[in-house]
Amino acid sequence: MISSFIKGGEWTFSQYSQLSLSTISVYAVGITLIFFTTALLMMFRPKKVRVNKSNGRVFSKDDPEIIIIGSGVAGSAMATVFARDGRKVTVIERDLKEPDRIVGELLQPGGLNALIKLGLGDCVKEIDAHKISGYVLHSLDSKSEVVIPYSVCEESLGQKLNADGAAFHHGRFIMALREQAMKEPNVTYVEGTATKLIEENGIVTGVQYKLKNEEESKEVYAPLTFVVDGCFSKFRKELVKESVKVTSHFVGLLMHHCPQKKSNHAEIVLMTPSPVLVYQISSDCTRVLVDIKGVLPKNMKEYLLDNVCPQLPEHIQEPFKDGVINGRIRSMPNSYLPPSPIERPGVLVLGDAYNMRHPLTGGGMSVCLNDVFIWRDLLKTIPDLTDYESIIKSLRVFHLRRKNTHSFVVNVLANALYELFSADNTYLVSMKRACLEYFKLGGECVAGPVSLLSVLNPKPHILVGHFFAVALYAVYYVFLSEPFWAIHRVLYRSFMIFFTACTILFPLIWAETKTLLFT
Ligand SMILES: Cc1cc2nc3c(=O)[nH]c(=O)nc-3n(C[C@H](O)[C@H](O)[C@H](O)COP(=O)(O)OP(=O)(O)OC[C@H]3O[C@@H](n4cnc5c(N)ncnc54)[C@H](O)[C@@H]3O)c2cc1C
Repeated sequence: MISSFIKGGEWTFSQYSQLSLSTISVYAVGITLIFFTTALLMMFRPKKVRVNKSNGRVFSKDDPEIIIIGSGVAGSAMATVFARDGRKVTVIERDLKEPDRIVGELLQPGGLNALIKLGLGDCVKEIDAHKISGYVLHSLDSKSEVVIPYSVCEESLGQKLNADGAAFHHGRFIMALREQAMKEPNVTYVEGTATKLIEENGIVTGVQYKLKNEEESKEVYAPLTFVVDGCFSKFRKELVKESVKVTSHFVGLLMHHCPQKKSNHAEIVLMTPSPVLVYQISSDCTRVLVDIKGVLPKNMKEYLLDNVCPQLPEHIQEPFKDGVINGRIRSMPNSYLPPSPIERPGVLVLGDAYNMRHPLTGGGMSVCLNDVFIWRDLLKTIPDLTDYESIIKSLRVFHLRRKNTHSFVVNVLANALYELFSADNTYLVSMKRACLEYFKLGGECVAGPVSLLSVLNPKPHILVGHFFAVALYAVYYVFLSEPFWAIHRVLYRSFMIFFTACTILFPLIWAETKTLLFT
């Protein structure tokens, strides 16, 4: 195994010449410039948004206090908890039928804990959800696998955290969340499509919408509107500065009666060119998500049967073939949208409309639910929601709190791990192999990374530490792979591995932290 690792990382003169001195200098100058610009921006930060309360509209007693656009994961959870806190809420959802999608089916333990803290734990109880206790990571290169069980770290033991996650049919979960919201007497549901944010004197005061199957536009007014209309958000463009980048696609299908390598464990198959995810979502259904970079193949069935199936572990191959031939194949874009500051009085954006990461680590719903938890806490201290200054102040607290408690780690981990697992250059391939070997070391080398993946202990410094530890481990293998006299090659390859690690991690860290500098 080690020899194959060494062969894979073989060094050639042409690679040596790939790095010109100018490239290094450009990066060095770039990093220095970023530091100086950041310092300058901190010194000359723009004046904060000032809102004169008297500018705003006078709301009537019949108006809701909060309008929520979209009743998916975030919107439905939000409607229930705000209503339970005594707010009058109107939810506008374009389709109240059970959604049938290939997204949001694995809830990490950190997301499940947030759901329980929001008082919505029952939503996963009667939907034939499947308990998830960890992952099995399959490597095709070394024909080996590593079991990565979830565990609650010592630091979190006192908090009585639940250490398991749950997988389910997305539609059933959404319907359970909506049912909870509809039970609340001060929640009004409107089945219709939000078409426009109504703005008066620079403040968003309401929403224009069309009822389902009707052409006439209607209006509803409230001091605060939450835009949570998901990954294809209509309103994002006018509210969020960052733009969405599609990294790849997940092609999804269902397998029936598929055996598991280890019961209650999701599986990640590290295949070429990019990974495949497999997890059971009910007593007889297992979801498989195949990552495809670039343009989707024209004949998808043929691609899945000829290119993907032979690379899958044996126990999955037959159910996979059956799923491809007899089932429905669907695809979804895997998007990246870093968080950005939004300071528009009267409106807040949350969920996928605000922030997205690669779904490889199944972290999206955990981010949504933890964000809802923070906003619930913050809004409790603002009785009058026309107090826009207080809401904008809370928004800054929100950015900081979410970064420290979950979003930084979920976002950076998902994208960094995806880069690693879909490695397409020598140095990344070395890191990918080292990553698997690192997990095989066990102990903290598994417990640390899994505490991030599960969102049970999502501390930024743990993420950065383990990422560079993997890079260091890759360097260790470089030392093993080269003869003593080839020290120049060892140094070059080691440098390139660290350099590649930095080019992955630093832009992601910057994308997460700049929100704090500009708010
Ligand atoms: C392929 C894929 C797989 C994923 N797998 C996982 C996973 O396993 N685990 C995980 O945690 N996350 C996963 N995610 C991410 C997760 O699905 C999202 O983070 C989560 O669903 C976001 O919730 P949301 O409430 O923001 O949006 P959504 O749940 O998408 O809800 C948006 C709602 O808004 C409604 N809406 C949209 N426009 C309007 C309008 N104009 N008017 C009224 N209503 C409107 C929609 O009908 C919908 O009900 C995955 C994502 C992808 C792409």
